[in-house]
This record gives sequence, C-alpha cells and structure tokens, in this order.
Amino acid sequence: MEDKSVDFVNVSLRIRPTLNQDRTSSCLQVISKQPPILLVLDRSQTYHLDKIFTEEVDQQTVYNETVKPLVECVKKGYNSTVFAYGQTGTGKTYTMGTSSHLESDEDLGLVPRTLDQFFESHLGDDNSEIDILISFIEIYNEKVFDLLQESNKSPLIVKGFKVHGFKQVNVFNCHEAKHLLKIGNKNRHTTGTKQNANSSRSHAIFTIYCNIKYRDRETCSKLNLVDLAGCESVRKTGNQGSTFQEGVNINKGLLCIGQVMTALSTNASYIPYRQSIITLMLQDSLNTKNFISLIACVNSNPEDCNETVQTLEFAQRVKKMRNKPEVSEAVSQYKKDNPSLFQSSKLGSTPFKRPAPAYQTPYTVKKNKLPLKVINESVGYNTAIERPESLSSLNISSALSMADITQQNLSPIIKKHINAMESNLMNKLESIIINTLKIPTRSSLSKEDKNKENTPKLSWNNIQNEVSKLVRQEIVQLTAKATRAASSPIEDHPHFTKIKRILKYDSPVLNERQENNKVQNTCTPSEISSIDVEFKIPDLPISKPKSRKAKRTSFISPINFVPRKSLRLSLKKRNSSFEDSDISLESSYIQSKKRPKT
Ligand SMILES: Nc1ncnc2c1ncn2[C@@H]1O[C@H](COP(=O)(O)OP(=O)(O)OP(=O)(O)O)[C@@H](O)[C@H]1O
Repeated sequence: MEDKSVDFVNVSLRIRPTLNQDRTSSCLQVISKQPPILLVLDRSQTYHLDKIFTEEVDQQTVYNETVKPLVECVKKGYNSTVFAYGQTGTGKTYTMGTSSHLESDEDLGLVPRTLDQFFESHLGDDNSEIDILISFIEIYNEKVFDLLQESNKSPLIVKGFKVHGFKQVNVFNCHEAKHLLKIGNKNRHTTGTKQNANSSRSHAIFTIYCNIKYRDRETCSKLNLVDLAGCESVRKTGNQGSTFQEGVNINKGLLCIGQVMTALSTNASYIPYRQSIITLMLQDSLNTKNFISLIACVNSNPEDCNETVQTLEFAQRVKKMRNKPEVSEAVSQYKKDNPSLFQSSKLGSTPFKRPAPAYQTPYTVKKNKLPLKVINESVGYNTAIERPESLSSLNISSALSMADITQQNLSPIIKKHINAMESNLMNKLESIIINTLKIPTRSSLSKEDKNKENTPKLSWNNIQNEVSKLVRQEIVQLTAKATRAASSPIEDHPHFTKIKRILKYDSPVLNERQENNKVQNTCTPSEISSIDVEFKIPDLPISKPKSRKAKRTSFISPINFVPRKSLRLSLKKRNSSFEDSDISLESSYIQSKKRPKT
C-alpha cells in the first residue's frame, strides 16, 4: 500500500471553479490549509474538513487524495464507498466521471481513474485467482434501473433489503470495464435545468467487486462510487411537471441519506435505511464497517450560500462518524475457523491512522455510589434503618466476561435490551447487598439485641436466599415461554431441579467457617477477604414459534435469542471496613443459534 495511513472516514470539500467569468465575489474563504478550515463569509461560520480542494485543483489530485488509497484497501478485503454530494451543478458528475459527455484525459473523473488503477497494479500473488465484476445502477424516481442493460428499461424488483436482477459483469481488463462505464453513462436519466444544462436526475452507483481467492482464504470486497443527484430548490431550478416530481424524489432520497448519517454519527440504535431506495441500496455501504469517503461539492457563488451551508452541514455529520472497517465476510469466517493461521497475519489488522477504539463494555460502572434507600423488608430489620457511612463508598461494578464478545455481532435492538436487563439486574443485586450488609441503628434495636455484639453480620443465608430469589425470578422470565408451552409451573420444569442444585453454591468463606468454627452461615465483615459466589443458569429450550404472531413475539423478547448463561457475584474486601469493598457482577450470554440442543 503506497499510502499507509488511510482515514476510515474521509470528508473532503471540492469548490467548483466559477463558470461566470465576470463574477468576482465569493462566499467562501479557506482560512487554513492545514488543518483545512473553511469560512463561510456571509455567516461568519467555520467548518473543519479533512481536505479542501479549491477551484484550481485538478482531477488527478482529487483522485490521489480520495479514492487511490481506498483501492488498496479494497484489494485487501475491505469494503469502501466514495460518494459525491452537493447542490445541483456543483460538479458531482464531473468529479465522479459518470457523464456521457466526452472528456479530455485531464477531465477524466474518479471512476475511470479507479479502473486504471485496479488493472494496472498487480492483484494478489501468484497463487491467487482474481475476479473483477462491475455493476452500474441508478435510482430514478425511487425506482432502480440497471444501467448496463441496454434493451430492458423496466425497473428492477426490490424485495426487502435486496434488489434483484441487475447485471454483474465479469471484466478482464480496463478496456472492458471502461466500455461498461460508457454504456451506463449513456443510459443515465439527465435533463436540462436552469442550473445545469445536463443535470443528472438520478443517483448512480458504480460498483467494482473484487473477489480474490488465495490458497488459504478468500476475500470478497467492493468499492462503490456513488454520484448522488443534486439537491435542488424548485425556485432556482424552475422545474415543473415530471421534472418537479424528480426533484421531490431526489430531495427525499438525500434527506434520508442525511438521516442515516446522523443516526450513524450519533450511534443511534435504529438506522432508518428503509425510508428511501437509495439508503436501502447503500445499507451495506453506509455503515461503520466500511471505509467512507465523501466529496462534498459546492460553488462559491454568494447566491447559493444557503445550499452551500446545507452541504457543509451534511459533511460535518459524516465527519462525526467513527468507523471501524472489517474485512469482508469470507475472510472473517475463515479467520474464525482457523484462528491459528492468522496470529501473525497482517490481514484483519488495519494499520490506519485512527486507532480502533478499545472495546468498552457499556456496563462498567466504576465507583458508583449506592443510593440511600431501604429495600426488601423481608431481609430482617423492619424498624428504621440508618445506612452506615462506610456503605456510601461501596463500589459496585459490572464486568463482562469473554463470552460477551459475541455481543458485538448482535443487533442494536438486542444489545439495547441486554443493557436494560443488565442494569435492572445490577439494581436488584445492589438492593440485596445493601440489605444484607445494612446495620440497624442502636435505637432501633431491642434491649436484648443491644446487649449483643453490635457488629454488622453478613449472613450467607440472607445472601443466598435473596440471590436465589432473584435468580428464580430471572428464570421464570427466561422460561416463561417454554413453561407456557409445557403448561407446567416453573417448579415442574425439568430444568428447575438442575437450577436448584446449581444454586446451592459453595462459598469458600462459608465452608471454612463451617469446618473450623462450627458457626454456620454467618461471618462478620472483618473476616471477609474474598468471596466468590457463582451461580449458573443452564441453557433453556426455546419453543419454536409456530404462527406468524408467535414469531413476532419471540423477536420482541431478546431473551429468546440471547439468554443469560451465567452470573457471577463476587465480594472482595481489601481493608478492614466495607469502605474499600468491591462488589462485582459478571454475566455472560450466548447466542441462541450456538446453543446446544437441550
Ligand atoms: N472542477 C471543475 N472543472 C471544470 N468544470 C467543472 C468542474 N466542476 C464542474 N464543472 C462543470 O460544471 C457543470 C456542472 O457540473 P456537473 O454536471 O458535474 O454538476 P452536478 O453536481 O453533477 O449537477 P447535477 O446534480 O445537476 O447532476 C458541467 O458542465 C461540468 O463540466
């Protein structure tokens, strides 16, 4: 790879040269080249970008700094998407090279230059087989058309998230690939508008698929080069009739892309891909697993300042995305199956500029102060309870075990439910622990009790009972479906005996005390050094949904897909008081698909 540092998300701005030679005023001023900062004069507003290509910058430079580094990534198995966005007439089609008009060599856009690079540099090694395929489609009036089909002009069928029936042509050299580009460009929908004599009325997606079979693995990646239709205001374009309707659909698609970008940049749990055809089609490209390069096209005409600011705002949203590209599936699966082969391999480790953020569990709550509250009365002291000062600094943390790495593959909805389940469980455990550790005030004790040693007692019976209760409730929830299916109460469930047996967990401290001191189930806090309590919930059967309705219900409950597999509660006392105690809860999940049949 020539350029070793590639941004996962690269946002550049291209300012189109002024076409009206007489006009001298401009609403834009580049106030810094490194880092690139643009000032919008009318608004006194600044925008930070990754690159700014001013009016004199040529096509080759734009190519070198946007697509060129990505071609190497695609060959290594990473999916990448480059898209041009901006107001109508700002040079998107010119930049991408998806125009049917003949161009001089200097004017050649990004697509033909990319094809040159794909075929000129050596792909893979001598032991590899390479397949390059091309597809070229357009989305016009919310319908998808295959630009490579010269005769059939009817729209393609879109089912669910997939478009069916478009050509993917195997090409063996650059000449063949460029010929396809030419055919597609000729077939694009274009119209003359007030703002652009040759305005593209569609979003065009030119895709290069790169499948490389090595001796021991296979990569299947793609590079999307997207020329979006231009955002337009009816007032300025003067469009009427069908052209007006085109404009409405174009703006709708662009608005949806903006919403998807906002959702991605804010890590939203729901990404609105389904709202338009263009977002549906780009679903596997507009996400945080790919390299993304946006070229925001603007012109410096003060009359277009509003549209320019709109484009800049869109660019800022994209810039907020934090991507972590992944090698395409074939390699990942192979890596999963043969982990040892990849220990020293460079594949999969991305030597790029922005380091991947360390995986952070959303559950870690460090130094979380326990709220002052009286919970479960059944634990013991039903008179006024004063919480000891020392408890206020008790740390409760929750950590995920290795098994939770599987969570990364889960859908955001399921992850959200897991988070909710986890925090709910943490709260309950917190209650149990406070209740078990709480100390009655002297005034609240009976005379008899006052004479006794006033040391807080940690009753294992209490902990065991309460935790068992909690786990039982969890199990009832977990098995609710299965239990209903078997129409038997939870106690009769075949798994319950197993669960009950497991719940009779062993505490090292408790055992020691039983053996040495013959004092059962009680120990004072000062005796605790480290206590681990582990209990497991065995795999539970999932009742197969029979009807459509049942299917829906089972999706709503993430528990069916991601049952809690084990919980681990541990108490650790580092000093002689509770002040320095750690209480942690670990839990792990497995995905239902991987569960062994019970
Ligand atoms: N950097 C540039 N250098 C020279 N000419 C340019 C440049 N950018 C754009 N142009 C010219 O400006 C005109 C409009 O450009 P283009 O058609 O690419 O705009 P567009 O953003 O794709 O518009 P639309 O969204 O309406 O399709 C074309 O004639 C094009 O050749």
